[in-house]
Amino acid sequence: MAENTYKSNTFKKPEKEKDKEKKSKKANTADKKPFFSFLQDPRFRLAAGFVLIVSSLFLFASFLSYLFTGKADQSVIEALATDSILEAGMETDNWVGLWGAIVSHAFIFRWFGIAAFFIPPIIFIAGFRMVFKRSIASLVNTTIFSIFSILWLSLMFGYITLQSDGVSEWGFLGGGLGYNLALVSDSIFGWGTFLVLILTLLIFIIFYFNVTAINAFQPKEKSIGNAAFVEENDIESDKQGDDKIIPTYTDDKDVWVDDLKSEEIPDPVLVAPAAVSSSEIKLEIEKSEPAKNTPKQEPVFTIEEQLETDKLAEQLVEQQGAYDPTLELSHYKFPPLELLREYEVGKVQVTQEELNQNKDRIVATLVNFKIGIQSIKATIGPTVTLYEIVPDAGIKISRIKNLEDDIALSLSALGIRIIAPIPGKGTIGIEVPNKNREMVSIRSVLSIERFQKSDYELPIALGKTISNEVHIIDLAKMPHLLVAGATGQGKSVGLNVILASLLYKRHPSTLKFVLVDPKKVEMSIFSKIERHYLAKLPNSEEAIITDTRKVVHTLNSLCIEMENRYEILKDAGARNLKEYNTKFVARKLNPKEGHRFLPYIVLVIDELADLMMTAGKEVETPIARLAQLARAIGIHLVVATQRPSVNVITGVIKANFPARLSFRVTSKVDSRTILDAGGADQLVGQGDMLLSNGNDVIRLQCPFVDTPEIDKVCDFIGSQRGYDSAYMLPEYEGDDEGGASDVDLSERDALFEDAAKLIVMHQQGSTSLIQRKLKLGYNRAGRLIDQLEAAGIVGSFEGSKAREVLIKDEMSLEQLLSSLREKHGQ
Ligand SMILES: Nc1ncnc2c1ncn2[C@@H]1O[C@H](COP(=O)(O)OP(=O)(O)OP(=O)(O)O)[C@@H](O)[C@H]1O
Repeated sequence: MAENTYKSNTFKKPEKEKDKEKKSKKANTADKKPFFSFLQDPRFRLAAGFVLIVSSLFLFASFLSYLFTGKADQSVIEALATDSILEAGMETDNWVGLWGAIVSHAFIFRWFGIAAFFIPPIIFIAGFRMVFKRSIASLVNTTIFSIFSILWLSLMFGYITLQSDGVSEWGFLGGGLGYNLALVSDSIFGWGTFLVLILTLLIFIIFYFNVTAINAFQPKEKSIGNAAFVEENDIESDKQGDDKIIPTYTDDKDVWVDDLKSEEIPDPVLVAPAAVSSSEIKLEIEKSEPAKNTPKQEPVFTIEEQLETDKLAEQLVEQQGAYDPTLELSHYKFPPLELLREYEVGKVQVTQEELNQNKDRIVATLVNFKIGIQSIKATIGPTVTLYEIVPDAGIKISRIKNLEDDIALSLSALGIRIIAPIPGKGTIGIEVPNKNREMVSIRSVLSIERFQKSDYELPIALGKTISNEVHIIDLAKMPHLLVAGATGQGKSVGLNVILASLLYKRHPSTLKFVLVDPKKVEMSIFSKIERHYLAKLPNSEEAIITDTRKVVHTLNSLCIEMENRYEILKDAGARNLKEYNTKFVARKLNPKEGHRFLPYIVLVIDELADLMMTAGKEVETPIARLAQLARAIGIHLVVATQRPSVNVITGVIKANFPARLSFRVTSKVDSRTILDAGGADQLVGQGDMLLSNGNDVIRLQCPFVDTPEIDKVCDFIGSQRGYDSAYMLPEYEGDDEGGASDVDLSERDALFEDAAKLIVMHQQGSTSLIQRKLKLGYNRAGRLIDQLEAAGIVGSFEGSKAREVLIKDEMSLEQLLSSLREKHGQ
């Protein structure tokens, strides 16, 4: 079975060979492991690192000292064989004693000459890396550079010394090695040694600095010597380009996979195209073939980065830490809870007497209808008390349900709701409103630990349940919320609670709101946080959208944003926003390829009914599209309406909003429209609400938050440093503006003049007026109004308002009509 499953088209090695390989691999690892395992010991690495750092400093000091004390110490060292160490030590002038004198004598005089100064940096870099796990320069590049410099400089100084007739006063510059090399070279090449020196230097520059062409005579293009720097500048300018979108990238700490290369160029001497560790250098060599085909400007880089992205990202995260989206507003402070009011009368005020009275009345009513009960239990909630009863065996539940009105009558209370049976319990619940209800303050729900520590993506403390527990929902999982409620029942307060909850939990970099407020005044308070939390259309002044036309544009723009986001998520191989952002934070996605940290977008529409009346399908279609598709890419909708009728909450909208919240509505039909169940008509108002999430319906008391409290929170946020502007949504080119200008007035409707007279007579530019008076269908009336606009009789579309009539009297109209007739030859 297993064999079949793994069959593939790839070449299969014979079993024997595989076995052999396995065995030899095993043997290798078995051999190596115990011997080298101490190298992995972090304590060993730390200690070794310190040894290397100190040694490098020691070497450097001794070399430096040699320049001044070398000559004096030479005799001491030569006499070492005869003198005692103590004596020699006393006579040594080297700053780091006899040992310094010996070492510097060996390195400089005997071996490498002045070029020995290249050795301490290599040791220092290696030590620093082991101790601090950070690289200040590429070890491999520095080593290659140093070895070449040592050999080259030794030979050069050695040859100069040789030419200046033997070991001169400056003979130590080339060292013993340099002198001997020069001897050999002189015997082979003669004075041609200078040419050899120049040639080797050129070859080294070409390979080391990755020079591919000399274009010194084309001043506009990049010059070879600066290849690495130019690349760096490019990266810099790219960075600035990106900054326009997400300015956070300007931060010094903010380094990406590409930038690593520029980071790795610490000083002009060690300019290197890339590499952090020796393993990457190997890769560069292996991949040198395909690199030939890549464009000049980014030769080896691209290929290496494709193969190594993950590895480099890991290294980057190790070195720089994960990407922090909050960095640009790192000083941002969340609003304190103290800004919210604490209500004194917060405690439940249901007396024992009230409880007993209600219990007796319920029992009496049920007994009157011959329904016996085994037990009754009360749970006191903030707004209602739940009486749970266990009826005698054999009692039909529907009988109790039918008694709703009778129980309400006997308790002389409104808003009795019977839940039969309570889901998950074998009981029947009767909710009776409390005489004195508890004021649930927003402060009391936001301050609980469960909310403060909640790890939900978009946590909202929606209200208190009947058992006084704070009900926290995750909007990201809902994934959209439809809110309904008759006027004055607490919808606006509810929306403010939703917004405040999110403001208290999410940093401005991770969340943006699109606020649609056709009522024009409800949400204006949030304009203060525009540069922190709001998103808007480019070229629009107000971030809070009040105009119907703009709503249509914004919704369509959100659809474009949704499509864009899907594209980049696909590109990143992420299935949802959370996954994508996790990858981005781990620096696995390159901003230069269009990746950026994506904040959640919450679209809040305060009054859908108004929009549906004025723009109908134009808003319904994008809302339905967003509701259907936007959940994965972090766009969530909260749509509220006063009128939960079927022409507002259409089937399409309803089908895509599984989570629905209903404040009190006026009729059972409305309740059914919004919740697919009755009950919302029996609520008691003032934030009493039902939350339906699929099958379950929970009764909640919405917390109360007053406008001054929201004002204070917005003031607090608004007074802090924000982004340069609101979050920009993609541009949407609406086709509505072109509507009138596309109209061909030579093909005017037969009723054009009648319609024009009608409009001017009534001074009211409305399509429905034409529809009614001329008994036309909507489409023809719409075409007529477009023609009237093109003729300059009525103004442009203004959302819910009627169009302005530009011709004020019939005389002017007659003139205009006759000129039209003349112009178009009719
Ligand atoms: N959660 C609540 N707790 C206590 N009182 C509340 C609560 N919510 C609302 N109220 C009371 O109800 C009043 C009306 O609330 P709100 O303005 O939210 O109604 P609305 O449904 O938005 O009305 P409209 O649709 O006309 O704007 C508030 O001024 C407040 O006194």
